[in-house]
Amino acid sequence: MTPRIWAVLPAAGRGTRFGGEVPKQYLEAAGKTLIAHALDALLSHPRVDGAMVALAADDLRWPGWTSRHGKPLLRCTGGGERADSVLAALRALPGDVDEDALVLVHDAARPNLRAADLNRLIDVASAHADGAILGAPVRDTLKRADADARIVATEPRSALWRAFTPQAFRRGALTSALERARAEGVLVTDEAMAMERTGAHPALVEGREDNLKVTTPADLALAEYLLARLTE
Ligand SMILES: Nc1ccn([C@@H]2O[C@H](COP(=O)(O)OP(=O)(O)OP(=O)(O)O)[C@@H](O)[C@H]2O)c(=O)n1
Ligand SMILES: C[C@](O)(CO)[C@H](O)COP(=O)(O)O
Repeated sequence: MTPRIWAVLPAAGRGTRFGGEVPKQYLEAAGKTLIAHALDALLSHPRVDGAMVALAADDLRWPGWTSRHGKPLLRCTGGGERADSVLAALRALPGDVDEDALVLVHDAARPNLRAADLNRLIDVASAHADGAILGAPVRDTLKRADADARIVATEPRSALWRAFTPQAFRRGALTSALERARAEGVLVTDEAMAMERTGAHPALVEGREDNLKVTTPADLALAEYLLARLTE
């Protein structure tokens, strides 16, 4: 039987680097909120069965959706860090989403996920026991800076990639890896980091560099441009 695939969206952040009153995942670009773009990209995929969204406890912006694209759209309360929100969502998944189900963890702040990238990620992650993430090779020269923003070194970049989302792993393995990192007091900034700590070697799937995470207002302007003009 083909393992089920569920999306997990951490959406409990406050957007402090963005500023403003409204958490950035509820800001609009090209006529839809960032979280709606992210949900539509995932739930419109024929192999994705449903989505679990981790929200802030006092989130007044969530429109209360319970389904989208004819699929279940569930919610839970996130945590203080992104990793806590992801773990809460994994724990809140329905009981029939078993340990071998593939979970696609995707930032609600990344509105520009394209179907071709999602397809390739699902194909690779379904075949690779250690899972897979979308990313792109670093294409700029990287500098190491001192406390005064003075260059102290140029870092070798040939083997470096930028990690994007979705990040795709088996539910059981990812839940255990995140619980282990938390128990050991290690703050992981993505799911792959937690898996790497267990000895896993997730695959990197090269994706479009415009799968940007909206972090600052300039990112929102770029997202607006991309979402309003690009086709698949
Ligand atoms: N405790 C947290 C922190 C972040 N996120 C989510 O993780 C994604 C990526 O995080 P980031 O871009 O850092 O969002 P914020 O934490 O809101 O931004 P900032 O760090 O500027 O406050 C976002 O969809 C955000 O909502 C979350 O679910 N729970
Ligand atoms: C998960 C992530 O988007 C991969 O690049 C990134 O680590 C999130 O970082 P943030 O500081 O929580 O936005």
